[in-house]
Amino acid sequence: MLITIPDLLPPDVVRQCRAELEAARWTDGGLTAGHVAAHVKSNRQLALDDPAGARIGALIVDALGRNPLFMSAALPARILPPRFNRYEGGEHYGFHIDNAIFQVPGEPARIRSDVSTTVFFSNPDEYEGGELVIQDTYGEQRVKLPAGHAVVYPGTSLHRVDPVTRGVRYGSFFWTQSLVRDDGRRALLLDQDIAIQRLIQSGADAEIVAQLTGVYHNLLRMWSEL
Ligand SMILES: O=C(O)CCC(=O)C(=O)O
Ligand SMILES: [Fe+2]
Repeated sequence: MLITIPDLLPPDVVRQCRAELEAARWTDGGLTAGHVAAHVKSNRQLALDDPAGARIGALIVDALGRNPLFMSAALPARILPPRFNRYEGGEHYGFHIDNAIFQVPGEPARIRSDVSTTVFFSNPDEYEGGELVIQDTYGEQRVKLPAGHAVVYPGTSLHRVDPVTRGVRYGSFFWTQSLVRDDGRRALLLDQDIAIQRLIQSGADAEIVAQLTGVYHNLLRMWSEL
């Protein structure tokens, strides 16, 4: 399931983050790629301990926690601290699948990358190319969103970033371990949650809403891992 989250960050926050990203120290992104991905990766990234990245990352994680669509779609158990990249002058990231397990920096814990997210920090008219192309069951989805918007997609999917041939594409990318590992089950739970919200808005009988809400929680109880 591929979900777009509009306005995750408001324009004033995006402007402040952009200024910090433009002034930050960027390093070769190939250095953090796995053996296979290193061959197809050409971009730049912030160091994992960069203070600007840590500040903006905390803003992102905070905004995710207050976003009902992200919470309902990703059902997060743990979010890896957000990372940051930039592409320009033909830089790109060829087709790959992300690592399944990531070490949480500075902690013994590891997370499973059930859900991938990109938050855009450049507007589409600022650069040419740079689409995030995600293969799903319906074919290729080409994603290029306004700054402050995010896309959430299954960690299991093959994806790439097309070459940026004009301007600069700034973004944040990170992984979430979900309470529900399987993307199909998460999609069913999201559908049911949205349907229940719509029933409530339409003034439906409270007993029916309670019954369906009970089904939601019982499915979550059956499928969740803590
Ligand atoms: O830049 C992006 O939107 C995605 C980056 C990516 O796929 C990765 O770093 O694994
Ligand atoms: Fe990736």
